[in-house]
Amino acid sequence: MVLGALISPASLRWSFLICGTLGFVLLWQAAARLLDRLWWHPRRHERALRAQGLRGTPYRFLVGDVNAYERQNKEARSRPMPLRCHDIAPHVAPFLHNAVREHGKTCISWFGPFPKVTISDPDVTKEVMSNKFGHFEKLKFPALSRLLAEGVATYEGEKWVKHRRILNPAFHLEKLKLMLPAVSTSCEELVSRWTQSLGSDGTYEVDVCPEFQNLTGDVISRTAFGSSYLEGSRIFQLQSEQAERLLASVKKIIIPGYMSLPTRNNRRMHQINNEIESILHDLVGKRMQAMQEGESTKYDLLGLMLESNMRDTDENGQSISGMTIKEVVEECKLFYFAGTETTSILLTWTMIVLSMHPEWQDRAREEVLSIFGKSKLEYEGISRLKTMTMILYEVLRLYPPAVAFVRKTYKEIEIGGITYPAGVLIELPVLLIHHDSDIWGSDVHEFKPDRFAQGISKASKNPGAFLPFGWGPRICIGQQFALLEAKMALCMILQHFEFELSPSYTHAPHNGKLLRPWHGAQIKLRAM
Ligand code: HEM
Repeated sequence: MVLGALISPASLRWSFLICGTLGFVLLWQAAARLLDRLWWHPRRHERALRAQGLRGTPYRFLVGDVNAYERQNKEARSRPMPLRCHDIAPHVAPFLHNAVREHGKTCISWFGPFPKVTISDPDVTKEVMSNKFGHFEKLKFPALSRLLAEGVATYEGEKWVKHRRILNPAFHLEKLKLMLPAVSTSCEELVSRWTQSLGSDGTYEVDVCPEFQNLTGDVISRTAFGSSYLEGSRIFQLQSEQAERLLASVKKIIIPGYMSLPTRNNRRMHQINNEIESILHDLVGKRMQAMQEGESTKYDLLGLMLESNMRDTDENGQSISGMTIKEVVEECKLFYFAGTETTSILLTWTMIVLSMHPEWQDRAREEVLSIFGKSKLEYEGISRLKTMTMILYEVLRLYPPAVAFVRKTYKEIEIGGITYPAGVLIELPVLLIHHDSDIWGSDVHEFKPDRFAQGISKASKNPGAFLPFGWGPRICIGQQFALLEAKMALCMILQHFEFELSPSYTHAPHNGKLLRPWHGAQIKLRAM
C-alpha cells in the first residue's frame, strides 16, 4: 500500500517537478559559472587594464588570440629569411612583434580566456622575475607537465625551495670540474665520428641539429645520471616526440580535460610517458641497489637526489624530508628535457652564425689553438676563453632558445605603474628585449660579439637586458653547465674542422617549443 502511494501519479508529478527544478538550478549555476569564466571575467579584466591606459587586441570568446597567433606563426614559417639576416623577431614571433609595434611596449593580448600583458621593459621584467613579494607564479598546465616533466621548474613555494636546495650543489664549480672528463669523452666521440665520415675531398656535410641533440643527451646521461648513451638518446627521442605532440595545438592545452580523452594522440602520449618512466625507474633502481650494497655515493645529480631520499636528518641532526622516488623520477625527466634541447640549440645556432661570419670563426679558432693547441682541454684554459664567451653571449642574445617567459599574477599587484588583478598572465618577451634598438643601439640586429668585450653589464644601455637564462630565484640552474658544455664542444670542433653553410641550408628560425632552425642546420665540415 505504501509503495502504491509512493508511485501514485500525484507523487510522481511532484518528484518530477522537484528533480526537474533542482536539475535546472544546478545546470543554470554551472552555465553561469562557465559564462563568468569565459566571458564576464575576461571582460572585467579587460576593462580594468584598459582603464589604466593599456591597449591591445579585443577579447574573442574562448579562443582569445590563439587562432591568430597560430596562423601568423605558420605563415612566417613558410617564408624563409635572407641569409646572414639576424632581425628575426618579425619572423619568429610575428604576433608579438606586431602587437608591440601597434599597441606599445606594454600591451594586452589573449591566451584563450586569460588576459596576457606583454611587458618589454627590462627593468619591469626583472622586477616580475625577482618575485620579491611572492605575487607571481609560473604558468602551469598540470596535464601537460604530468606527461612531460614535473619538478623544480614547475613547483612553487616550500616544495620548490626544498628541491632547489637539494639540486643546487650538483652544479657548483667543483662539481662542474669533475664533469670535464665525461663531457670530453662525449665530444671526442662526436669529433671522431665526423672525422670518419669525411669523404675523399676531406669534407663532410651534416645536419648538426640531431648531432648536437645526441651529444647533449649523452652528456647529461653521463654527468648527471652516470648512465649510458643509449638510455640518454632513447629518452631524448621519446621526450621530443612527446613535446611535439603536446604542443601541436595550443588549444588542446586550454580546453579542460581534453588531455584525458582516449584519443589516439593522447593514448600514444601516455604510452611514451610509461616507457620513459620505466627506463628511469630502472636507472634509479640500479643506483639505489649499488648504494645499499655500500658502493661509494657518486655526488652527481642522481646521487644527490637519492641521498636525500635515504637520509632523514640533516648535518645538524634536524629531521628533514628528502625527495620521494616518484619525485626523483620526475626530476630525472625534467633534467633530461631541460638539459638537452636548450644546449643543443645553442650549439646549433653558434655553428650557423660562425658559418655566416667566417672572420669570427677564425678569431675563435685562433684563441682555441693559442690556449690548447690540438691537445686535450682543461678547466683553467676553458676559463680563459674570452672570444668564445663573447660569441656565445652574442648568439644567445640574437637567438635565445626560450623566446619568452610567462608568469601569472596570483594576487593583485602594482608593477611599473599598472595595477594587475589576480589571474593575469604576464609575458616577458626576451626575444624582443634582446632585439630592441633603444637598448642595444642601431646595430642591434648585427652579429657583434665585441659588444660583450667588457662583460654583460656594459654590453647595452640597460645592464639587465640580457636574459637568455632568466633572472632572479628561478634563474636557470644549469647555465654554467650549459656554457661549459658548449665551450668544450666548440673548442674540439674548431681544433679539427673549418665549416661553412651548405647550399641546402635555408635560414628559417622557428619558435616551436624552443627557437630552432625549422629546416635543420646543414653544415659542410672540412678537415684541418
Ligand atoms: C643554453 C642552454 C640553456 C638555456 C638557454 C636555458 C634557459 C633557461 C631559462 C630561461 C630558465 C628560466 C625559465 C623561467 O624562469 O621561466 C631555465 C630554467 C631551468 N633550467 Fe635552463 N637553460 C639552459 C640549459 C639548462 C641545462 C643544461 C639544464 C640542466 C642540466 C637546465 C635546467 C633548468 C632547470 C631545472 C630550470 C628550472 C629552474 C627553477 O625553476 O628553479 N637548463 N633555463
